[in-house]
Amino acid sequence: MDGNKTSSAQVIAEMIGMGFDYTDIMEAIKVAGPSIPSAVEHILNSTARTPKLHAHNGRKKTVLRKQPFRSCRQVRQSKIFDHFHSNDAKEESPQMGVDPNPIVLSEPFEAQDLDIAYDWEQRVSLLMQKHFGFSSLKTFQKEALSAWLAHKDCLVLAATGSGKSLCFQIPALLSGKVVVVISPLISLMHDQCLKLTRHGISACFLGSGQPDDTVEQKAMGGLYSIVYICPETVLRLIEPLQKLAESHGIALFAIDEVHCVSKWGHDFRPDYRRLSVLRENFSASKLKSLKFDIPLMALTATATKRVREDILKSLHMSKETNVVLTSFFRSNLRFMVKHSRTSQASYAKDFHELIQVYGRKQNMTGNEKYFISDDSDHVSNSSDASSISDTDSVSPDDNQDDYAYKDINIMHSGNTDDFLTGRELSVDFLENDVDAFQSVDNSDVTCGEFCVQPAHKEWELSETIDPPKKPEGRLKFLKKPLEQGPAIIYVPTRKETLRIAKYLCKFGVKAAAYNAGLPKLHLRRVHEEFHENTLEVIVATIAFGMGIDKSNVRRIIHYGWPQSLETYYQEAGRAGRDGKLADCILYANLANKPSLLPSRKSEDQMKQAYIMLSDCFRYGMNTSCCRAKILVEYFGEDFSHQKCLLCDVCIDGPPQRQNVKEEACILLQTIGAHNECNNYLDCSYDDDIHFHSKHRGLRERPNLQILVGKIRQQFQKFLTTDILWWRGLARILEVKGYIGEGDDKSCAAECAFLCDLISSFPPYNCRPMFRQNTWSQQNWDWNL
Ligand SMILES: Nc1ncnc2c1ncn2[C@@H]1O[C@H](COP(=O)(O)OP(=O)(O)OP(=O)(O)O)[C@@H](O)[C@H]1O
Ligand SMILES: [Mg+2]
Repeated sequence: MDGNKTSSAQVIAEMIGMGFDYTDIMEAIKVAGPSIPSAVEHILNSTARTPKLHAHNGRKKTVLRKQPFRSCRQVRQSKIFDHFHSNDAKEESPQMGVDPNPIVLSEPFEAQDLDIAYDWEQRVSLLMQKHFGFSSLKTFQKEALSAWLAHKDCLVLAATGSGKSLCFQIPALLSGKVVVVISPLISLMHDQCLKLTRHGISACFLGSGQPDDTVEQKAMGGLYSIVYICPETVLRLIEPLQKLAESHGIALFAIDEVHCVSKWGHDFRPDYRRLSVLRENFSASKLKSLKFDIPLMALTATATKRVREDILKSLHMSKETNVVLTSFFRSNLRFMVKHSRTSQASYAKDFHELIQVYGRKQNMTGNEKYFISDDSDHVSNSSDASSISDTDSVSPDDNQDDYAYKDINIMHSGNTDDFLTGRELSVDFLENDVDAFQSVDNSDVTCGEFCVQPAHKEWELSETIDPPKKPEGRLKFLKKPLEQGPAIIYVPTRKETLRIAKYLCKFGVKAAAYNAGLPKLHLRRVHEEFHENTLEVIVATIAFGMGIDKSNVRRIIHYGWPQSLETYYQEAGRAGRDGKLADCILYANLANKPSLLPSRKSEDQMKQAYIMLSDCFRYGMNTSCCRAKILVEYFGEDFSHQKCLLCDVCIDGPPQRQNVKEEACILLQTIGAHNECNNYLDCSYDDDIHFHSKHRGLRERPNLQILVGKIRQQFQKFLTTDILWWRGLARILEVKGYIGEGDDKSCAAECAFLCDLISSFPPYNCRPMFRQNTWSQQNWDWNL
């Protein structure tokens, strides 16, 4: 950006903060130049000389000034322009800071002042410049704000890292009323409050993680511009919120991560479903002083069409809801899938590169306090690993005051002292524990203050960039080495977070485990050090992720199958938020279908979970279609780019075509023969994946492994064929509707149909293919 322009914008923003009128500022800058003292002097002098009315379009307009806090203001919601009444100074917040220079934009506009539409964007631009250091809204942000200005509900669907938060933060700044944000994780609320505070906007969060009892009362008195609340707490605070709406005014209810509303989504949270209370209790018909319902703004980066419909219905959003839909495509993310058994034996091979990037065994001093074990297991099966002796490890930090680190050292050293429960806190103690979003209380971090520390010297943050879109530019982009920045490794179980963190620390990587079972103090510390760029690698369960906004994350590694593509894309979305190239690598055992992690789900939800898991498997098995295309089309987007030119499939190209007619016919016949023997009139099969164990007994469908065994016995030439190859073929046949996997998806065809098909079977390619979640045949890539 042009330096002069920037400084002018800064002068304007500062002066608006001081209470000057925009027109006066512009005039003063024109005469006295973009300097605050000169411009201020100019205005003050000219005002002293000629007191004037601030004419605007022929109508009288009041001079801007800071206004005192009015606790019991009459709610004024009668006109669209009322969103623009003055912003009250907020009292200093001991919890989350204060807006030191509240912007006072102007007195409320008259309804007939049509010029409002003309300059609201300019006002927003100034506010953004002042608070965030950037000045232009993205198109989708403009659309969302326009909906709010029109008192309309709005559903915002935009990619991870695209800037959804701004859509609900700006209304608080513009209107001076409170914006209530419903958010699923305390850690996320804490993160956002911290950021807002740093940007001079008062904010607080309410819920089980709020240690200060007085904050709730202050929030209900309108003291904070933005109030983050977990859904459980909203339900408890309906009455105080109604009072707040009638006194100070509530500009908007924003429901962040709104996919949590839907049981067809990936993070269903039952309390989100009860948020329809917002529409019922904050409507004009319920609160007489309101002329319009308080608008709802629902936001997410991961919602399929079905989830979107569910959101609109469950929250009782208005029929005129504006749906703001942007591309889900993240053009700087390089997606890759690598086959790995993801067991301890694979660590050396799989983390070799990571260790090369982050490891510093030569420089280790013995005083570093990361999660380092003093035992020396599982480093034997790689050349790299075997070169590391016990003395390469750093001894645990002895600082007894450092509670969190002491905890981890206890875990790794096998010390039987227990700091919490009297039981040994060992890796075994957390065995098979998986994290799920059950309630805010048990999967969150209690809050405390994060202190602002100097950033990691090597990782000084630079400007956010727009990744190139044209093929030539993208190819150049791809050739650049990854810049420096931290990595997050997602694993399915708590135990693995500890195991992998421990493994990496052995090689001098500054790594830490993060899962909901670990002490809160430790989790807070990890969070903090991650944001300060002190930690290089976080090994986490799903407890770490949603909404985390750190610009320079360079690698997201999923070590083991995610449970859904939504979760996968959400977590991958933590990478490259600065627009620079970032890697999203999935290491998964392609030879085995993934299994569902234990959770408390209804039968219906289990079926859905099973379908989502199968979609993940297909994503992993895919070798012919651009991975970014699969991901964005999964969310119902028509991927205009066709290819991202970055992912492994785009780079490596699809495998060679083969005519598999013979093998396909043999597989179909073998399934048919098996089912005929069992008097079973369909052509489905089982592939060792069940969403419910009780179904096993009811079925006599052939297992793919048994079928392949039969084929190998019968046909010498297939004796050495790999089960993975047959699985790929089975996927193709399934995609084309010839066979159905043994679950309740009702894809099965009848035997007679099967016989017809065998005789007319065309020579299909042997490329494992991905099936769209839409189940619509038209959307499938036939790839013939
Ligand atoms: N108009 C804008 N211009 C430049 N940067 C912006 C703009 N709007 C937002 N940003 C920046 O984009 C980053 C990501 O914003 P935010 O956390 O709101 O993303 P998000 O869409 O909520 O992502 P997620 O789905 O992961 O929660 C922030 O650091 C923010 O400052
Ligand atoms: Mg967000």
